[in-house]
Amino acid sequence: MRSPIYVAIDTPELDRARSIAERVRNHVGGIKLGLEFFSANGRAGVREMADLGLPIFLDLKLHDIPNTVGKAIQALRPLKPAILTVHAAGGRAMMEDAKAAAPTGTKVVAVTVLTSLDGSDLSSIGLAAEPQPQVERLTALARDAGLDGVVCSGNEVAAAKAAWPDGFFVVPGVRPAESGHGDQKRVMTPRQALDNGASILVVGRPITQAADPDTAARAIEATL
Ligand SMILES: O=c1ccn([C@@H]2O[C@H](COP(=O)(O)O)[C@@H](O)[C@H]2O)c(=O)[nH]1
Repeated sequence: MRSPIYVAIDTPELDRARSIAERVRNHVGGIKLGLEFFSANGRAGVREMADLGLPIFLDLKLHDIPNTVGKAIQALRPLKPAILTVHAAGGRAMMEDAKAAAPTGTKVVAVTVLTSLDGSDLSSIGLAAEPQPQVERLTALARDAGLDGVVCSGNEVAAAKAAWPDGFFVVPGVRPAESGHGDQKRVMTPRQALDNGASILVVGRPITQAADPDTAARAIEATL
């Protein structure tokens, strides 16, 4: 069975991205490429990474008016990513247009509340301090808009899954017990996140910044 770990390769350097992916490929189920990689390397860079043979999760977190997001996804169609992200806060019409524009077979998932935000961050942008009700509200909106799933932290994934049993749940903010949190504020261990209902786990720096990414990925896989 394919590993549930998607390694977040956040670097602008194509050679470094390829080297990390080659080192960890036997211990991960896919590669997540985000804004940092895409801004530097564009569609051609994504194609080069896809040539390694692992599923590609294109984490661009699109958030704009429905027409703009739909057209942006049309431009990404030739890449046929396995997973693509938009922000649920863009609203139902935006998510509907995103799904309609995506290729068949691409899972479109909506970011609910970024894992880098805690209660005080949410208050500072005018939201209630408790993340879970916001995650549940946006999960219901994404489900009703016809998306495939959502992104949330391991703290909220059980509640999100209860509301959407056949949804696809992407959990970042994953940290092995001994790892630093960096800018992540709502974190969970890989094992606990899976037990809570994650469909896939996104793990970046604990693997990519390790002295030996291969060993780090293997150690995380061994805990699952
Ligand atoms: O809520 C979210 C949504 C996306 N991310 C992305 O996941 C990785 C996490 O990297 P780490 O190095 O393991 O912290 C990163 O690419 C984010 O853009 C997220 O962290 N939280």
